[in-house]
Amino acid sequence: MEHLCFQVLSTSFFTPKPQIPVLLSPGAASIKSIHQYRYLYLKAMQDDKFSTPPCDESKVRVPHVLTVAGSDSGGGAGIQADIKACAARGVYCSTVITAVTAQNTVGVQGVNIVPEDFVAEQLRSVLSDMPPNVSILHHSTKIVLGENRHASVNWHSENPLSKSEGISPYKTALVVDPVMVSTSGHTLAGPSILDSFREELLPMADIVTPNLKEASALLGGVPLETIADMRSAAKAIHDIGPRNVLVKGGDLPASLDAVDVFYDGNDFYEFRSSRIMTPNTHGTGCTLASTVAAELAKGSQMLSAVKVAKRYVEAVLSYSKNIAIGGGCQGPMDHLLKLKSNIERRPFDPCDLFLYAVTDSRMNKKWGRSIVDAVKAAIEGGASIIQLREKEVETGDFLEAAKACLKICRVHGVPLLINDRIDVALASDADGVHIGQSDMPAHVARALLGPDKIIGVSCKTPEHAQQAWIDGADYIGSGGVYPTNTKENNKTIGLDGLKTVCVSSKLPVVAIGGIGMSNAQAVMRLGVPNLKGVAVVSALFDRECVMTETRKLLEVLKESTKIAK
Ligand SMILES: Cc1ncc(COP(=O)(O)OP(=O)(O)O)c(N)n1
Ligand SMILES: Cc1nc(C(=O)O)sc1CCOP(=O)(O)O
Ligand SMILES: [Mg+2]
Repeated sequence: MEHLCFQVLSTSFFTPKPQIPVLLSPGAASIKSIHQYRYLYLKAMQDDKFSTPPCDESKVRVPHVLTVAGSDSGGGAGIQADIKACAARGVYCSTVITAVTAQNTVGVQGVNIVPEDFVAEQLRSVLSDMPPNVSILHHSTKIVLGENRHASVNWHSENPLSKSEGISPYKTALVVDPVMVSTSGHTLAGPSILDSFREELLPMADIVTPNLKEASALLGGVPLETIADMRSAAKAIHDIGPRNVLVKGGDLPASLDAVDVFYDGNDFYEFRSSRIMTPNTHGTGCTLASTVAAELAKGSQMLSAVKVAKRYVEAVLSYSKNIAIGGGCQGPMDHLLKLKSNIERRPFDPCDLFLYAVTDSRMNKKWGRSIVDAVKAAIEGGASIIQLREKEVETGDFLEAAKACLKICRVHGVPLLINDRIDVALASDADGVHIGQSDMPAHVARALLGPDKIIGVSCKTPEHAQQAWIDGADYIGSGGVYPTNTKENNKTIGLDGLKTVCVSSKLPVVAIGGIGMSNAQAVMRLGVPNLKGVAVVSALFDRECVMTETRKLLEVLKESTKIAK
C-alpha cells in the first residue's frame, strides 16, 4: 500500500466570522477521511446543529486546534507533537486519531490504520460538540492516503455542499505539509499518489509546507540545490493552487543557515535561522505546521504565523539539541521548553532561608569587588540563598550580573533572588524576587512570574503577612528587627514585632535588619517554628572578607539551633 503523509492546516475565511485554522499532521487515514472531514467541517459551518453553543459572557473562549493525525508512540511527531506544540503556544488541541504507529528513535516497527468510519466518527464527535465557534475553532489533520484514495476523487462533484453557493470548499483554507519524504530520508509516497495529491489537495490548501525533497517530488523530481531553485519551486507549486507556499530548506547543501522560502503569490520572503547541529530533529515538520496552526488559531495572519512558527521551532531545536531520549540515530525534540526550565529548578525549601545573603551595590563599590565576586564569596562561606539588592546599578549591568551570578548559584544549588526588579528576574531567569510593600504587588508579580518562581514579601505587620499569603508569596522577610544603616528611614519592629508577624502567618519567615554575629542567636532563639533564618547585608558585605564573615555567621546560626534543641 502506498502512503502519502501530509500535514494540513485549514482556515475558514467565512466572513464575517474570523479565521479557523485546521492543521493536518502526520498520521494515517484514507483520502475519504479528508473529504469526510471537510464535508463535516463545512456542514458544521452552516448547520444549526453544529453551531456554536451559547457561551455566557463570563466564559473565556480559547483558541482551539483540532488535530486529525496519527499517533507516534515515541512522542516526537504526529498527534503527540501537535498537542505539545499547541500547548506550548497556549492553544487548546483536540484530536482525531487516524493511525497508531509503534515507533521509537530507532524506527517504525508497526502501523495500524484506524478504520475510516471511525476516523469519521471521531470527527463528528468533536465537530458536533466542541464546535465551530468560528472565531476559535481549529482543526489539525495528518493523513496517509491509502489504497482507497480514489474512493472520493469525485467528492467535489458528489458533495452537494461543495457546489452550494457561498459554501465553496475553497472558503475553508487548508495548509498542507506533505510528508512524502521524512526528515530521516524515508520515502513515504510513491509517484502514483502524487497526481491525486497535486490535483486534489494542493488546490484546497492555503499553505503547503514541503521540504526540499517533497517540493522536488511534487514538481516531478526537479533538482533543488540553491535558494533560487527554492524560489522557482515555491512559485511552481503555487501555480498548482495553494494560496501560500513555504519551501523548507533545512536540507539545502552547503548552507550554514537554514533558509526557508515563503511565497504568497506576490512576494517571496526568506526566513533564515542558524543551523542547529543536533540529531534531535524528529517531528520538526509537524511542529512547524502545528505552530502555524496555533498562531493562526490565535488570529495571526499567515506571514506572521509562519514567522513565529519558525522562531519557535528554532528555539525548541536549540533547547533540545543535547537531550538524550532513546538510543536511535534521530531523537525527538522537547516542545515544552518553558515548563522544562521550571522543572530543572530545585523547588523552594524554607530551610534555604537559614543564612540569607543580601548584596549591596554601595558596599561592593566601597570594597572594590564586583557583584559576582561578592556572591561567590558568600556562597563559599555557606550562604543558603542570595538576593541581589543592587539599587544603584544600571539595568543592563544588573542583568549581566544577574545572569553571571545565576550560573554560580545553579552550580551550588543556591537560589538566586532579585530585589524589586521583576523585569531583571524574568530576563535573567533568576529563581525569584523579593518585593516590599511599596514595590509591585505580590499578586501581580506572581501573575508575571508564574507558579514556580520564589516570591518573598517584606512584612512588618500581621495584615501585611496575611496579604502576602493571599497574594501567593513563598516567604516573608520581616524587620527591621534592629536599627540599620543600610536602609534609610526603616521602621524597627524589634523581636516582638518579628514574633507577631511570625505567629500571624504559616509562611516561612526570615528576619532582617541590623542582624550580625552579636545578635543572630537572640533572633533564632525566639523559638517560633516558621522563623527559618536571618537575612544580612552589612554584617557580610560591609566587611573586608565576605567569605570569612559568612562562615563565622553560619557557625553562630548552627550553634543557635543546637541550643534550641
Ligand atoms: C529578605 C528581605 N526582607 C526584606 C527586604 C526589604 O525589602 P523592601 O521592603 O522592598 O525594601 P528594599 O530592600 O527594596 O529596600 C529585603 N530586601 N529582603
Ligand atoms: C533591606 C532591608 N530591609 C529591611 C526591612 O526591615 O525590611 S532592613 C534592611 C537592611 C538590612 O541590612 P543590614 O543587614 O545591613 O542591617
Ligand atoms: Mg523593595
